[in-house]
Amino acid sequence: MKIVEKNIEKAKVLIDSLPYMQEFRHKTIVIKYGGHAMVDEHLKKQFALDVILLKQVGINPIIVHGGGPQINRLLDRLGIKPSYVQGMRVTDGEVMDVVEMVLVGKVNKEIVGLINHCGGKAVGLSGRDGDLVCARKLRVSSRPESAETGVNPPELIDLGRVGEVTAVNPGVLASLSSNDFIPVIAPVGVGEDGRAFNINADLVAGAIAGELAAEKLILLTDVPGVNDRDGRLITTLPHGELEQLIDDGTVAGGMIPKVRCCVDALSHGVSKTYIVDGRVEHSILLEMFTPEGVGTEIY
Ligand SMILES: Nc1ncnc2c1ncn2[C@@H]1O[C@H](COP(=O)(O)OP(=O)(O)O)[C@@H](O)[C@H]1O
Ligand SMILES: CC(=O)N[C@@H](CCC(=O)OP(=O)(O)O)C(=O)O
Repeated sequence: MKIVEKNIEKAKVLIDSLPYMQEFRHKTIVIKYGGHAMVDEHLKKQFALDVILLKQVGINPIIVHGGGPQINRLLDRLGIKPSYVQGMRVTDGEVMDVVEMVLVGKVNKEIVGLINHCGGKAVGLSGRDGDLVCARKLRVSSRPESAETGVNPPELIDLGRVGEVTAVNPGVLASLSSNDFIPVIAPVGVGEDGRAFNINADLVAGAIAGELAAEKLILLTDVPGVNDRDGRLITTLPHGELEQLIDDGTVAGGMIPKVRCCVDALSHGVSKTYIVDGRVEHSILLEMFTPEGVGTEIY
């Protein structure tokens, strides 16, 4: 293909994106960047460029990141074995210190550094900054072994410093966004006593998206989306079917907080929620600027 023809193709791609750029101009898009999606340097850079492009065309991206595997790597070096209940890390005081060090001190700064290095303007913060994410202790109960016989009724499980969001104070986000900064948020919340809570990053992203009544919530992870029992991708999933999929074990582990936070965000006025494969190059742009989109939409 001649160079002019190639360039005409490129111009067509831009024009195809125009209706989406117009539709989403000035709208808020909350993107959750999961620890498992931070695969290699190339993909991380493509993520940063996607976010910068959104900002450049007048869309307001807000990043909430995870870092579960990164926390586990440091725990491993310290000889501490991670443990999870229903997709949540059991977090005693010592683990809480590690969680905050890794999420706020390392992963957050790496993402901010990368976006800025690629030409964007990112500012990193945790949920403790400006009381952005207020939290209380999360109470989790075991599932009943048998609803029919009533044996082994649910018991409360103590997850330590694991929190759930009680309030989002978005003031700090508004001042950053209005000054053209891209906020990058680590999922550590603040309790009433001023101490830190470890909160699943999906839940923080969902709560922030809900508070801002965002246009979209996009959760980037390491699978193509939500799979059915046979491992096939479900492209659209009504929220009413989710609890059944959790009960029969189709949706398990880290996928549970993801689907729950989508439902929560929808009920708080978010227009659309998606679970998308962050290992696919430019998955954010594919979701935002193509008619087919990618991943699973929960509606
Ligand atoms: N029905 C399902 N479809 C897809 N993934 C699922 C499903 N049920 C459980 N999972 C698991 O959920 C994981 C994603 O959650 P998680 O590991 O917490 O990712 P992240 O770090 O991106 O938040 C997948 O890697 C997969 O192993
Ligand atoms: C309570 C809880 O589980 N918190 C998570 C917070 C980080 C996170 O959610 O990271 P990913 O999105 O990469 O899984 C954790 O400690 O791993």
